Amino acid sequence: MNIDIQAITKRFGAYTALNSVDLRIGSGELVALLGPSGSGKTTLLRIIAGLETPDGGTVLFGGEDALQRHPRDRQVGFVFQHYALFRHMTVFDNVAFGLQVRPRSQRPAKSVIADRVNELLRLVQLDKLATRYPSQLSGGQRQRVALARALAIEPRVLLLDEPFGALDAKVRKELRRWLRHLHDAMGITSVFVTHDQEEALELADRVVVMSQGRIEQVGTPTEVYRQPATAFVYDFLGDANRIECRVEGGQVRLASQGQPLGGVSGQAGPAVVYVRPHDIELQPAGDDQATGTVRRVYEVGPLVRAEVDYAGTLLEVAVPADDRMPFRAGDRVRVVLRRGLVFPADRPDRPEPMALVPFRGGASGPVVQRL
Ligand SMILES: Nc1ncnc2c1ncn2[C@@H]1O[C@H](COP(=O)(O)OP(=O)(O)OP(=O)(O)O)[C@@H](O)[C@H]1O
Repeated sequence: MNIDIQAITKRFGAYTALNSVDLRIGSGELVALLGPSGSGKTTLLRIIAGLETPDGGTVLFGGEDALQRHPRDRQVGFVFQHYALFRHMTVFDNVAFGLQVRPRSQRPAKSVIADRVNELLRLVQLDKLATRYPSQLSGGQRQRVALARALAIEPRVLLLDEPFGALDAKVRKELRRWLRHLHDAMGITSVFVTHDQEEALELADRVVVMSQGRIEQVGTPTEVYRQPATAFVYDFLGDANRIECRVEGGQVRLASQGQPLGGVSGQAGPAVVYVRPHDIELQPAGDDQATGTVRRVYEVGPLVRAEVDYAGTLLEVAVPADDRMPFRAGDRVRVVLRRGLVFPADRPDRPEPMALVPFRGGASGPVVQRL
């Protein structure tokens, strides 16, 4: 079942929560809606579910207008962050609920319901806990019951709103992997909301990055991470250093004091360079301009991080903990940007970002490598 979202707009009073959003979700895809708090993810999901009515635009399920249909008739399975299981019902009865409340004419026979529920409980690996009550389950187990319950009605579309949000990091990771397997086994078109970039990148076939009621970019996890369309996407998808700069004569220079950062083929003007901490290299200080001062070195699990003051801009640098970090606070170092993206400032038409071409050798030396 593919889903077509066309020019969806939603206002709450004077506030525009969704601003003409277009999105096509292919049949059997697992899509993540990713964005910061308030970007409109949940509102979009609720509109797809039929729990919210848009002010403008269309939602098509398999080419048919879904907005004309009552949520009950959309055949949508919904899983919320806070597993709203029925506390007075066993696991089995919770999963069976959606089938048992169907009108008599559409309700499967008791034995058919029992078979389906048992099959789903096996799938979510809870068949041994069928007679327990929600209060006797862990958070992760409750969330798996919620999923089994959503799947029991054989939905055409599965919608999940921060399904693992309330769980601790380890359980989240386990459930993620498990949801991916489940999705691959069942192939139901699925959309999940998250503000956790790792969750989106790890789990989804495609990631929809949202900001302020708009879609910034849609792409595979690799595309949005490696070829971010906007500075927002770059920044949101991982640790990033943001450096104010200007482009002139094929070079990118620090805006503050003019130190060269790399080469670039693009128009002159103010710009911002984005660089990941692991794409900055520190070398023994040379006698060129590209020199900074190490302010702090500290270890965080698998990484050694350093903060470097580079002409007034504080840069965060990361190297694997098993690589030696030969510098300490107070050392003078040469800063080499190995990779980065240059986003022209003050261009309303959002042109393509430019790849930073790193210098090798002296900071004013030749450009040797094109990314
Ligand atoms: N019923 C409502 N009435 C008024 N404003 C609302 C309502 N629902 C959502 N909003 C506003 O619309 C915007 C988008 O909300 P939405 O819940 O879609 O964001 P989100 O990206 O899912 O955020 P979060 O990650 O915090 O859940 C927010 O600014 C929110 O305050």
